[in-house]
Amino acid sequence: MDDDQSLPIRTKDEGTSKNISRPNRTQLLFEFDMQREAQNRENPKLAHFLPFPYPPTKHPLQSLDPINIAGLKPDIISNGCVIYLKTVETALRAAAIQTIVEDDEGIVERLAIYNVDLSIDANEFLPENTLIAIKEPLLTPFPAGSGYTIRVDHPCDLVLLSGSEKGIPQSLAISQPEETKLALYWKEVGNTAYGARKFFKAASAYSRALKLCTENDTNLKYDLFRNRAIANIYFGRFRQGLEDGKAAVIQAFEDTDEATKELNAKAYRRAGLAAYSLGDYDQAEILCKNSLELSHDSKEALQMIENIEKRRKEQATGDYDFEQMSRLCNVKRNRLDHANYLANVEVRPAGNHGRGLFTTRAISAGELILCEKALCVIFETDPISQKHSILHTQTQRKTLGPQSALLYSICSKAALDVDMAAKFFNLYDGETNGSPVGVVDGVAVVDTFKALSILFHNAIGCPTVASTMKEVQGQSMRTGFPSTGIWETISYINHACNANATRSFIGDIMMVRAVRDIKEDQEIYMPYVGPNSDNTITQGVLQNWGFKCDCELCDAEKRTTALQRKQRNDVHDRLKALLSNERTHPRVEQLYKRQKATYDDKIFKNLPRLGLLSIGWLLCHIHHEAGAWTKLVAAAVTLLQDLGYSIKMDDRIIEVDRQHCLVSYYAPDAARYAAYGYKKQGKAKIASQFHDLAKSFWVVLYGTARGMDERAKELRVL
Ligand SMILES: C[S@@+](CC[C@H](N)C(=O)[O-])C[C@H]1O[C@@H](n2cnc3c(N)ncnc32)[C@H](O)[C@@H]1O
Repeated sequence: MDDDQSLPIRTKDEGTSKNISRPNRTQLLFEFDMQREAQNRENPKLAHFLPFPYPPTKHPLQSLDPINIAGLKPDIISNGCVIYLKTVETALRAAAIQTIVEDDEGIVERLAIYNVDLSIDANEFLPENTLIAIKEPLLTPFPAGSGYTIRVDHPCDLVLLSGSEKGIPQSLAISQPEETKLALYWKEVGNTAYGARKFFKAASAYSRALKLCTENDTNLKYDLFRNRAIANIYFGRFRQGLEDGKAAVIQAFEDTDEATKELNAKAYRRAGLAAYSLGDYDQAEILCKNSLELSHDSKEALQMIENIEKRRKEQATGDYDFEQMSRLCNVKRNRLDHANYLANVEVRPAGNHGRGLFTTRAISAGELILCEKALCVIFETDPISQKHSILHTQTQRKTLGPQSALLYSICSKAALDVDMAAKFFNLYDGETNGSPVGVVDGVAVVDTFKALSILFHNAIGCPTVASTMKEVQGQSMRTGFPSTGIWETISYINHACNANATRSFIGDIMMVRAVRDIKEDQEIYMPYVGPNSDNTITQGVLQNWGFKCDCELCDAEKRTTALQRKQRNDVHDRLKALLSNERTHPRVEQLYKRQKATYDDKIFKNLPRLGLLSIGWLLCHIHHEAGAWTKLVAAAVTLLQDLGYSIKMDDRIIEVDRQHCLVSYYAPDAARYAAYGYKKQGKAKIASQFHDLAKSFWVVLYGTARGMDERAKELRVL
């Protein structure tokens, strides 16, 4: 832990900080310099403790009473108060964004702002000489030395000021350099930042300039809105970008004024791009057409209209070119431009599972149920994703690497995107089914602690580029900190071990496909974790999320006796020992029979028998190596049956009932082995049917047919 620990917030009055000892100004600045130097030298991994939860303030700035540093009490929130401060140091990013601040009495203190998007530089966020207000501030001990830190856990409790707001103490307001009062100066700061692709800094500078504009600065205001629109869009704040783009449209102008027409065409285009990025294709189309009326041959607007048509088609029909998407997706370009396809699903009450996702029409096995782009995702390969980790004082849970970055990103983006905040905070947080999000002083009241609970219950690990066999089996993590994200609609899908749907990924797009036929108005389930042949292990993992699975498979597993469970585990141990010595089929066949005997046929009729899968697969492998084609076919079909597929077949035709089947990577292997066994026996027709079956299993599991032939090469069944 490099820099911080937090204590529970006490509520009893412990006296004002006038009575506490703190380093003087020189000491504090010196210590801060030392900290910066140490950080530059060591490039540390950054970890912090989250304190016991406390809520964000819900009060507007102007309703709060000013307080100064001497008035803050350690470990007590100054309810009903606001502190006005000026930053007097170049900020640094440790676990928090840290700097030194000064109040209107010239007293200095440390400041730590937690949970700020990691793509924002500390100095972009809080440059020296920035005026800020902290609503209902909290002073906590500084653990890495003597003294205290003003700590902000909810970024919305911090307000960046332009200096022109009412209530700012005179001494702070007049200490701003004269030039910073000029809107034009901040416009230039914004333009330079935009040129350097510092979009957060650019948007902040334009905001500052806008606050400093007078009534006469009409044209300047339009320029600033137009510039801020694109900075916000590139920073990912689309709602704000849309509002800015619309505000940048100059209302009154002559028909002959070509320059203004061009500016308005640009404003409409930017608003259109923001609406497009929000998935509001109707509004995006209107805005693009407005732009084209003013600037007929704008390539950008024409291209956007073309893209809108493609997205609408995807949205209405689920008609995506997944193979091409998968080919084009790579580590540098894994946030893709595609629409959501949600036409077949609806969130509804789901009994004792809370809310769930239901079909609005019948879906066939293998069909795409829905396709959704992440609300927010952090890939393990994102430069920001690895450094930070959080320990939660209350729950003792750890949040590592991309998970921490996801929290910071959601909190920063949701504060300025009320739609996103509403979607995110409507998700299950471990206690409640979402809560409405207030807007105060123009930003959404984002509760960091609640956000963390929502992430714990809803975030989903994902591959960095696309689902491949290795990624699905969990072998792909380069860093040990897997990529993770939030998909809004998919978050309503409840778990079942023997689920009727499963997920796959291409970049930040998640596809959910039906594993078996699903009728209209049925609940969709996905396995949160792969089932273990020892059901107590599965239930133990699910218990972390606060529930026990009651699917038909778990129900059957519950009726397995302790003796049967012990016998099953014995067979597994023997199998392991056998694998390290010899792989003779009589011994494996024997083990298979012993394991099969632990399954009660009445209870497990047609249900998957998890304890048989690895032995069944090994038998296929052994018969394949021996060139025993009839035995290979029999073992492969048995493996499919052990996966819960009911198979009727003669020498020419197969019929597969998937009603109880399990989603598993054993399934395409089994079908492929069967196809090969039949091919070797000269039964091409049935071989081709098993080949097609293998392909359909593969697409359900991995999203596309890519990788299927490599696997066949590995199995030597091409
Ligand atoms: C991602 S949310 C799913 C949507 C959630 N049911 C809701 O109302 O928003 C995960 C939570 O749903 C509940 N859940 C999911 N699957 C369940 C199941 N099979 N049985 C009981 N509760 C389940 C658990 O509370 C779990 O922590």
